[in-house]
Amino acid sequence: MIIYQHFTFDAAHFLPHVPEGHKCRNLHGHTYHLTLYITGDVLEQEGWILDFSDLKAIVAPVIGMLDHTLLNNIEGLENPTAELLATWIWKKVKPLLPGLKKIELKETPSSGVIYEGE
Ligand SMILES: Nc1nc2c(c(=O)[nH]1)N=C([C@H](O)[C@H](O)COP(=O)(O)OP(=O)(O)OP(=O)(O)O)CN2
Ligand SMILES: [Zn+2]
Repeated sequence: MIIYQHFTFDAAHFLPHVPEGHKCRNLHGHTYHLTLYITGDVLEQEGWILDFSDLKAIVAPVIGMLDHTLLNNIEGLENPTAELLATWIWKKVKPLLPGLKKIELKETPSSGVIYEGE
């Protein structure tokens, strides 16, 4: 079984490697929508895989590193595409949540990335 939790955070970024004149070279912001999927066994006593409250608390420090920041200033996010940001989030969260199975990161209502680790 898989449980999931949805998070949002707001951040600014620019993409330094897009061609001159590309709109994403300009500083701009997004409300990112992040969904984490966690797999595991349903614990017999509790009847759940992991308490959603615990899940939120575990992930909160990682969201806190991103929320209301300029992503380009964060180590490892100098080129903060959705793909590289999803990879960065995976590397931060996976050690905290070994059951992490998949993440979905939406940069706009119509664009995003799904990452299932390496
Ligand atoms: N594969 C990727 N393509 C793009 C990324 C990315 O991270 N991975 N990022 C961007 C920009 O961040 C841009 O802000 C988002 O682009 P876009 O979807 O075009 O956003 P808009 O809100 O401007 O979309 P419209 O439909 O044109 O309003 C670009 N590409
Ligand atoms: Zn953008």
